[in-house]
Amino acid sequence: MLQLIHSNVAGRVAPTSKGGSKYIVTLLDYYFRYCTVCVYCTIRKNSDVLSKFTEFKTRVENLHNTKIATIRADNGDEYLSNEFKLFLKDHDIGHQLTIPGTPQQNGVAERFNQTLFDTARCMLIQSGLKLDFGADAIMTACYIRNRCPTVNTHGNKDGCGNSTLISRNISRSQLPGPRYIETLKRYLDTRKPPEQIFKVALNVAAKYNNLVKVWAGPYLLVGLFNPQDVELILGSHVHLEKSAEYKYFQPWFGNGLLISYGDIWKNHRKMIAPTFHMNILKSFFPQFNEISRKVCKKMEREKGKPFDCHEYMSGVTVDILLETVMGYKEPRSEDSGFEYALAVMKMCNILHQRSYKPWLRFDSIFKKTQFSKDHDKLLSIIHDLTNKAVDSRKKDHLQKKSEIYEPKTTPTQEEKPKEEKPKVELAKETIQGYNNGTAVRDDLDENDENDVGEKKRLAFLDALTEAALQEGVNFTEQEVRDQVSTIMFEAFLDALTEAALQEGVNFTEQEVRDQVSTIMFEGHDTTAAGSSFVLCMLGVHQDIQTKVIQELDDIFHKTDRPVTYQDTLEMKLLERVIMETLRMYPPVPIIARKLNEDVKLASCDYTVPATTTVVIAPFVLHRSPKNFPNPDVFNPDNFLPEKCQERHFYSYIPFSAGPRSCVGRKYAMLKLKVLLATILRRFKVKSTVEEKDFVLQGDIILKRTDGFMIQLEDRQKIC
Ligand code: HEM
Repeated sequence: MLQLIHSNVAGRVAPTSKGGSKYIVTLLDYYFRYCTVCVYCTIRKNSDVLSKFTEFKTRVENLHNTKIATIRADNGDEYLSNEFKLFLKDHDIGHQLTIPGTPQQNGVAERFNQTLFDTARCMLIQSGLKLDFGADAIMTACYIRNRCPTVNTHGNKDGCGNSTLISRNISRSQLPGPRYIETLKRYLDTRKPPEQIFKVALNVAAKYNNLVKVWAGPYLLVGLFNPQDVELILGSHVHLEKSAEYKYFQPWFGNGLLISYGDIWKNHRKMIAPTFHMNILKSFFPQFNEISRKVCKKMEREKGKPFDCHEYMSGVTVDILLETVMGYKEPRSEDSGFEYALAVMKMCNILHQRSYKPWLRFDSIFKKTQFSKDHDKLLSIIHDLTNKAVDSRKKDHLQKKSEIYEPKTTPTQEEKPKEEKPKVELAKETIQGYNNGTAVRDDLDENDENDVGEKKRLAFLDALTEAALQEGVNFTEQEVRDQVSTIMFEAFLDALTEAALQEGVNFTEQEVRDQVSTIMFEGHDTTAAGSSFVLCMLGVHQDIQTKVIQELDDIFHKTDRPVTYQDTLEMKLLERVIMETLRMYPPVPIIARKLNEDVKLASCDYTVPATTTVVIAPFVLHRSPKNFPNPDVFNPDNFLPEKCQERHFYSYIPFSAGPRSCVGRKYAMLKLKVLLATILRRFKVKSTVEEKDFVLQGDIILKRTDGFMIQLEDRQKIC
């Protein structure tokens, strides 16, 4: 290392950079092919090159604790000046000059300059940025090139110039994957539309067995496809940190549950998980029913013609979230839910592009693009709705607190109800349907089992009844339920608001807003995609739809009564249809974690080094013939209890699994059942597109770019 430095001056570059620079100097280490400096000179003066070389020398020598031995350059004036020669002599550095007219002798630097210019040009053309950004594009190209694997002089294909950034262990681990140059080509071919990128990724995954290594610019990504290996990551309490790509969500989610880490995540998770207690979820049924009926009424106008049901599903899932989890009941325009959902979709598109277009990773470049302006506009639409929900709930909470808490002291032990539903029974009820039928429990199940929420709720319910009796106020059952669901049940937002208002609790007001933004996103876009895919699949598989409708008719006997919690337990086939749809079309197609320690895989003899980004793709895992026979065939019987027992728990993970699994999974399943049952009691669904023609886009949330086209026909009127 530093035995031989290749150098070259290139330019003049037109147009000049914003700072007036016209030339670049490259200084390239022969051993690692690492270009440490890539600068512009203000004017082509010999002293410019010397001063850049001096800076470079001091830095690399300090960094690597060794001396530069030789520099090789062409016969340019800047390398022939007395100043330069004297400097080399003083520092005992050999000076190799190429024979005039033979740039091949300095080919390493000449070729590297060409690579930088080509890469920068591609970036400028693809991003649509003006040529003024040439300097920034060249700097970016150099940054990326430095972090890509290269064939160094020792034939080590995995070797990477930047030994300080990427562990040399990587080369030793010899993980299987496409050739680095192939990856680079794919990675830089960013003109491909997002649905093509998804296809490319699936094709790469299909060629490998248990794992694949892919270089994405500076990052080593390792995709794991074996459930045993997936369990090592998702089931662990060590690898809880999300990968670097999640940082683009920061302005949106702040320290929200999805992206936070360490103690913040741990404390917040402990606080939020109980707010999704099954008993709280049961109290949401009136809203589930009412809003599902409303959307059926709205969809009436689409009867008899093909339409994109995702727009309706997005609107309805936002409305349900606002009125249940957020307890936000203030009047809103009919389309406000859809406007919010649309803003979220556009935002996801921008964030997805940031993850696969390397230049957009840099804030300095991103901020100068149209994407950034759109990003800020969309963020204000999104935050506007979440702020309204938080402010309204806070006001409500304080008001109701002063009305109800004041006349009553904490109930005594004797006031607590004598009979409670056996806790284990309650937990079983919920585990079966939503946990893949196997007995792997997480904190959500523990909450239901230990039922902290219920104890609290009953105490509060006692307090409410007591207060009503004492003051001679007659609460109707509905009024009690309203109070209970808004204040006493401590729905999500209440719990957070209360926490933020109490001193010494770990939530600041900003953190409450962050959590609300997170839940609003995670809670609506996933279920909107899930419900839309279910409608499309039932539209394609008419025979299965007929059976689901029969099941619903057996439960409801063609009456128009609302769906109850008990009904949802009887919707066995609908549940299997939902689970099978989430298998074939998991709304979250990719989960990524940063490894905090080396991981020795269980399925094969490889070790994945610490700091690697591990990519777990439910989409790939769920379509493995090893986990599901005939994986591309829609078969709800894959989720018959006996079939579930046969499989590894981590072979089906639409809601992720382990300590960072989805906190909203039970909520999501209940909401999906009520919504879909209401639609299927009212309409017969047909798909206007065959399943093989679905065009999938797997960015943050799995979507169909061709639209979720279905057609509705009348069944019976229930709303
Ligand atoms: C069909 C619907 C849903 C699916 C498929 C789904 C899937 C997932 C997945 C795969 C994760 C892990 C993501 C990762 O690690 O990158 C996750 C996390 C999360 N989900 Fe869901 N989700 C759904 C519905 C919901 C709902 C309705 C809510 C809330 C109302 C919700 C709230 C969350 C939160 C807060 C996290 C972060 C948990 C943590 O990191 O501790 N999700 N979800």
